[in-house]
Amino acid sequence: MTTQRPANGVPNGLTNGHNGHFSNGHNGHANGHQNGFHSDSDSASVHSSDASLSTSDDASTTNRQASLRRRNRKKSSPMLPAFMVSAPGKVIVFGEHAVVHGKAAIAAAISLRSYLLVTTLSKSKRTVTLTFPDIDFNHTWNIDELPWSTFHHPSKKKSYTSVVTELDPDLVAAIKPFIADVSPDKPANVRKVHQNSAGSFLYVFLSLGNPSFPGCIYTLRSTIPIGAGLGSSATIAVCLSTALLLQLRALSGPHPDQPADEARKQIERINSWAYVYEMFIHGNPSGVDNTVSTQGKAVVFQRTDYGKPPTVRPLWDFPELPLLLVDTRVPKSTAAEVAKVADLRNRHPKIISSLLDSIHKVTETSVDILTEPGFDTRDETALGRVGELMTLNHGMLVSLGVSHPRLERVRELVDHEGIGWTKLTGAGGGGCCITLLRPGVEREKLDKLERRLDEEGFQKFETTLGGGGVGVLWPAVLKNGTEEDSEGGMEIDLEKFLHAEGTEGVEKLVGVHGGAGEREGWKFWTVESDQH
Ligand SMILES: Nc1ncnc2c1ncn2[C@@H]1O[C@H](COP(=O)(O)OP(=O)(O)O)[C@@H](O)[C@H]1O
Ligand SMILES: C[C@@](O)(CCOP(=O)(O)O)CC(=O)O
Repeated sequence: MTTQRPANGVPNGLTNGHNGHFSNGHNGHANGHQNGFHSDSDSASVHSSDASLSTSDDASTTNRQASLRRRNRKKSSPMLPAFMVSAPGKVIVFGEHAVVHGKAAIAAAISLRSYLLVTTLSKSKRTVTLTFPDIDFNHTWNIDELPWSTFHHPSKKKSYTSVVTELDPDLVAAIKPFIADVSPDKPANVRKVHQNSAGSFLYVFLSLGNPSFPGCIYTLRSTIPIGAGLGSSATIAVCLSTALLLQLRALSGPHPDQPADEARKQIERINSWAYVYEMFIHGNPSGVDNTVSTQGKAVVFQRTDYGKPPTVRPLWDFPELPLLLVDTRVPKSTAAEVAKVADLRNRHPKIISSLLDSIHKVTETSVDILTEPGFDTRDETALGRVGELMTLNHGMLVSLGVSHPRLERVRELVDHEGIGWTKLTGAGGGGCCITLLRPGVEREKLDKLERRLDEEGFQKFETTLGGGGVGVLWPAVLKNGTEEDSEGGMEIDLEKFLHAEGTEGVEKLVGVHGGAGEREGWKFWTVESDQH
């Protein structure tokens, strides 16, 4: 990834807001209504037995003609068109691990994202396939053979409005035989990851779906490093939950005129099913990752009672923090790091409880500072207060045993040059750290640090903080500067998506941000109300 330098001269590892673009509806075309995307007889609509989709309410003649051509093309097909869902990764700025134990955390969406392409099969094909090339995973099930009767038993049946706060052991047992034959030739550790992916999908698919669900292929590619503390698993959970709810017509929107409270309901629905997905992958997630990935922007998150929904306070005006995001490239397991802290707490309940309380106080204090009217990121004193809190938070995470020598190495390099304040982000044990850059730090020092990080095998990520949450591209058609643009855009099919080269290729082909800022086509639930 290239290094961009913003006007203030600091390397732009990560700042907030630039790509933040919850749709305000001006580009909005996907015209949803109460039960999902509905047709608009005056627009380019695709009718099928399962759903009817409005792709455009644009009045421009060119677009209309192009849309009509597309409609005619689609009319020959009885299936839904392919569509896409995308969800952002996140950084936890304060409070990881403590958040699992009921304390507050601040997290912000980043511009690295996962992209899911949903391809519906013809009616005669009764299979569902997961294709996750990033982790070399591919598996197909016959829909008619899945254990619907167990999931649909009156004592077990859930509706899409249900709030599930724990996994049902009987249902987990029912899907076990269906994940047993996943990736038989892979090494045990890889197989475990694949079985986890398969299990989490099946649990949500069977909870939400029904035996007449259309056959389809879910293909996922991501620009987020996997297992690096940037919430990659939550993005998969959010993408798949959104896709299933859309296919079931259990979501309205996103569409331009949707009131914020209605949009929030949709976001909550997605988030609560994404949490179920995360529970399967991680066992005991706090839910902060899926929450910020769904709603985007930045949030203060706290879950004091696991039987109830968390409290989520959006921070709409999260400041543009000059941050550097560095990946140690040391893989870690969130579940293992979370379990480590739980074990330590069991052995030293009083000490660890007071440490977790201290992290909570650090988070609360930083919320106060970051939301102070007039907080200015160019003011060294103000930024220094946040920096100090980051140093404190990191020290506490070290005490909890979740740092790693490579994370400490980044901190050492940054401290040596007096460049800023560093803390690990996410589960730790490897993964990423964030450095808050001191205002006015000399260019030379920054260059030296970057060279050093590079030489020592660290990877610097460029992203922005506080961007949009889950987005939908329906149908999967985008303007990509190709000849097809004059016909309304390029259809993103399975082949193109699979063959996009690396994360840059994915970003270029389907990226929410495209090459230059916001990209027409992607729609977002506008959860931010005017009066905040
Ligand atoms: N691009 C991807 N494709 C498929 N599965 C993924 C992808 N990224 C993440 N995952 C899933 O998420 C898991 C990593 O989650 P986790 O350990 O929480 O790391 P992170 O800190 O990135 O969230 C992977 O083992 C895999 O199951
Ligand atoms: C450690 C924790 O607070 C954050 C984990 O984040 P990640 O999976 O490393 O992206 C766990 C959680 O909140 O569920």
